[in-house]
Amino acid sequence: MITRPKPQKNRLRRTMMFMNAQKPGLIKDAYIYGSDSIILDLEDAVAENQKDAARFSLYHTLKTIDYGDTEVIVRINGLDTPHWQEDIRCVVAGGADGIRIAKCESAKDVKTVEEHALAAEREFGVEEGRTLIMAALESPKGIMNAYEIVTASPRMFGCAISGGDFRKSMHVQIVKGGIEMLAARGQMLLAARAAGVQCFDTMYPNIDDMEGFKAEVSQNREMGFDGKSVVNPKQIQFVHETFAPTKKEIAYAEKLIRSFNEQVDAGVGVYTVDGKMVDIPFFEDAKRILALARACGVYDGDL
Ligand SMILES: CC(C)(COP(=O)(O)OP(=O)(O)OC[C@H]1O[C@@H](n2cnc3c(N)ncnc32)[C@H](O)[C@@H]1OP(=O)(O)O)[C@@H](O)C(=O)NCCC(=O)NCCSC(=O)C[C@@](O)(CC(=O)O)C(=O)O
Ligand SMILES: [Mg+2]
Repeated sequence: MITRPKPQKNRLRRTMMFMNAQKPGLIKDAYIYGSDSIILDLEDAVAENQKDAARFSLYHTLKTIDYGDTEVIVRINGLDTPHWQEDIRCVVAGGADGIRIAKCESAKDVKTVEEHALAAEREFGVEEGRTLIMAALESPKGIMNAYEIVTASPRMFGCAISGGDFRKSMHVQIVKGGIEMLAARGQMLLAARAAGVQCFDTMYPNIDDMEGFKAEVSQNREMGFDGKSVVNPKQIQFVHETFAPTKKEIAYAEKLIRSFNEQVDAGVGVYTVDGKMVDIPFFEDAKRILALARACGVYDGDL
């Protein structure tokens, strides 16, 4: 029987890879691809008449496969279906790290899932509060309510926009440059940062279009996302490379931090590094960059 370590709210989540919880060929060794998280899906990847079978498969997967450091999240069915309550019992009994609420639209949705997770933790003797929650925002209503959603529970670690359902609701298709989701992505990012939780972009469904995928990932990083949902192992490496600070960013951050400490000791608050003005927020951001670089395995310096 597998017992997983205590889930961490603030861990690295550059990639969260979806897979059908019922497909042994996908789930048996999913950790080998190196995504930071896997999402075992009980929702749209599973046909309606296979929901019980998928749950059965999920439970045995959670109990028998050692995913090691790879985080294990389960996407439960929407709260407007007859499946979600049993999904939550199965997630908690199996000892998954967290729940992804599909099509989350309100703080009430989050609180409902939280209540049922707590009841399941009591039922199965799992530490209370252990099971984390994230919200998938898949509709205009979900985006409009993003802040109340991400602040609804202490278990909440982040939110993700879901392009398939969201574009359907907005009557748009994927557009090169992402203008069709720009406002929604921005609104969700603001809500997540205001709440201090992580924020993830949607999956890119055209798995053979690596050029379009790379353009989207690059934009995700420029916008400030923490990571991205992915649907195929070949999408992982580029996301990890893109979200890791570059050598140039690391070198500049080190230089900034070292010089800032000296300047502060000398009573200086604002000055320039390589021709760029810096003061306290630049110093704090440089520390964030080095911490991210360390977590990504591209920095082992002493700062
Ligand atoms: C697309 C395809 C069928 C292609 O299969 P293919 O076999 O042609 O792929 P290949 O590249 O040939 O695979 C090479 C090797 O990798 C293995 N392999 C492939 N994919 C793997 C994987 N995901 N996990 C582990 N292993 C994997 C494979 O088994 C093989 O292993 P091996 O045979 O040993 O060589 C497959 O990828 C897949 O099923 N993806 C996940 C799809 C899914 O779950 N969708 C639902 C969630 S999204 C949604 O619902 C929308 C959303 O809700 C999203 C939101 O909320 O954000 C919204 O609204 O937007
Ligand atoms: Mg969806």
